[in-house]
Amino acid sequence: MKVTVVGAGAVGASCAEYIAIKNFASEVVLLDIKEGYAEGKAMDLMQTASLNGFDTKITGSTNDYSKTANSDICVITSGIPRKPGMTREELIGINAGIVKTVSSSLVEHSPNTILIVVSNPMDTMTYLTHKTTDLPKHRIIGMGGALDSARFKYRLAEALDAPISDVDGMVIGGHSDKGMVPLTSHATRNSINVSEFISEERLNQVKEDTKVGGATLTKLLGTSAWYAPGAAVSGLVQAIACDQKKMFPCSTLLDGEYGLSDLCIGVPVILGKNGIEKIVDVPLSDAEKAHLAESAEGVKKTNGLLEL
Ligand SMILES: NC(=O)c1ccc[n+]([C@@H]2O[C@H](COP(=O)([O-])OP(=O)(O)OC[C@H]3O[C@@H](n4cnc5c(N)ncnc54)[C@H](O)[C@@H]3O)[C@@H](O)[C@H]2O)c1
Ligand SMILES: O=C(O)C[C@H](O)C(=O)O
Repeated sequence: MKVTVVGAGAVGASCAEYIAIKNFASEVVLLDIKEGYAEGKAMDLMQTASLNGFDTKITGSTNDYSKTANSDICVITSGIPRKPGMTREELIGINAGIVKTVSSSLVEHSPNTILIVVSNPMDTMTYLTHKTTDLPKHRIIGMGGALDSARFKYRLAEALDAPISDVDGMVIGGHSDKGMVPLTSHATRNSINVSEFISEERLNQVKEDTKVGGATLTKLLGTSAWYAPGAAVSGLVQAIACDQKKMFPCSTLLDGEYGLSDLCIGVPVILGKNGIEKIVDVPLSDAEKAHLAESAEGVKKTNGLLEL
């Protein structure tokens, strides 16, 4: 199993580290445009192998796509992150050009690959990847919902004063400050709906804190987060590599599902060796349906800024 990660910055390196530590891939290639950077990150990570007990071989490359040839899975993290006060959508001007070039180069060298798009604004970059490459829709996956759901569970556990392993929940919709739709109607503690344990007001606070999860960290860190994003990507990569048939909310091209078409947005999917093997239709409350429709309008507005 060969995995390429483009962008050896904060998220790319974290993602490579988690993939290696989980020890399911034979090879991870890190590629970056900055001279020597990916090689340096790869060497540093390889020097953790004996300490962390993994055998995955990590190599680095400065923009040489021949090193990525025949990758089973490619992850795109290249692009600029936001600074405090910015929205993800403001990154489109620079990141669209980067994602376009990177996705074409990856597919040229790995025509059978599955692509995971991370660069922001992620839903629009996933849509752009469809427009740029000829890959079938089940082989292009946007990562956002897996991260947002992890943050939702963190906030739920905090509000319930419960261990995180007791809670479950999922966030669908656009990966943006306003577009995320935390599914409170399905959130549980040990199969009991969380509304049995906390007030509607507290649950609304959980929802709002989840939606601005990325912005909160960006304000604290001065740049956007990387540990949870890297771990979330590694979860998707593992589900595909190990054919786990796990359910994650991922950004995928919709064609009528959830009443939406011609956009990529987060919905629950089953991930296995073929990439997105199924889009799962879950019942939503009226408020969640309205919020998802509003979120889709936001994503379409951002897609409209693309020069296609
Ligand atoms: N979807 C998500 O949930 C999620 C989560 C976190 C970050 N992000 C996004 O991921 C992106 C990366 O974030 P980061 O914190 O790792 O940024 P970073 O600046 O630390 O790393 C980005 C790397 O991309 C490289 N790069 C730029 N242009 C390139 C090109 N053409 N080819 C190859 N490499 C190139 C840079 O040299 C840099 O090393 C940002 O757009 C950020 O908003 C998305
Ligand atoms: O918040 C960001 O800009 C980065 C990423 O999308 C995140 O949610 O951490």
